[in-house]
Amino acid sequence: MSADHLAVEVSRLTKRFGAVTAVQDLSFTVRPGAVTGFLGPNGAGKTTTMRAILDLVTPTSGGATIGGRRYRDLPRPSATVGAVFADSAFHPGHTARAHLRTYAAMGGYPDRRVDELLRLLGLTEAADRRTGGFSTGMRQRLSLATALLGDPGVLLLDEPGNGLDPEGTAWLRGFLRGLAREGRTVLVSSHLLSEVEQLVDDVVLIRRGRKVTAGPLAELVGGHQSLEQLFLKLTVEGSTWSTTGGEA
Ligand SMILES: Nc1ncnc2c1ncn2[C@@H]1O[C@H](COP(=O)(O)OP(=O)(O)OP(=O)(O)O)[C@@H](O)[C@H]1O
Repeated sequence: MSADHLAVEVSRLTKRFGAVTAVQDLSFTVRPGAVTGFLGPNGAGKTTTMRAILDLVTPTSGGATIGGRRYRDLPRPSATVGAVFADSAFHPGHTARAHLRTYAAMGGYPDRRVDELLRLLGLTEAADRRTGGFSTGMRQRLSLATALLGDPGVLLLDEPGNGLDPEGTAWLRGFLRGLAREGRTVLVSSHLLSEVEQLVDDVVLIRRGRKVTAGPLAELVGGHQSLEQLFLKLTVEGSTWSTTGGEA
């Protein structure tokens, strides 16, 4: 793979949609070789931040870089960053193989890469079935295969655990850990704190568009029973600050 060991750097990012401030002065770094959980309640600003990293929304101020470059300045974006969003859609009448071949052709990747990914994601047997009949877990695998076509060093996954059964969750955990071990930078968003606790090395916790805390999971959880408990503690404190700090 391109194993470029690229860090993602979000720097003083603010994004407003009219009167709604989705992200407010947010900064954090995602290191290579680890799975980082990007966590916060519904509406905290996770998807907006990931879309800003990928230049899919224009920041109001601040921005993000991947290996020191903005997404738009990357020479080969799909070979550098792969992304999966919760609303990824496939043509229901296309087979998994046809779907991947279409994306491979667009990115200039050979058909043998499609076969490799079908194998890697455990989709070889389902390769010639129409995606319209796929389970949530199979759709998730196909989304990951699509994101990995260019063998990117960075993966941005928005709520990849959504709708997965325990077996699917365990598989995803192993798969993402493997990608991180290869030196890739893996950022995974979730609003389910308990679900990701087993999955991530580092966490970035946000709420109402602002950072609550960030760092290695083990260090942060420390004396607390769980990540959820830590989050509750910090946000109760945070709501006290919000009355003086002007947080929305
Ligand atoms: N295109 C948009 N226009 C207006 N408001 C938006 C838009 N996109 C996001 N928002 C608002 O910005 C805030 C943050 O949304 P975002 O989707 O980034 O949160 P999230 O943390 O990903 O939430 P979830 O866990 O529910 O996916 C929300 O209040 C949302 O309603």
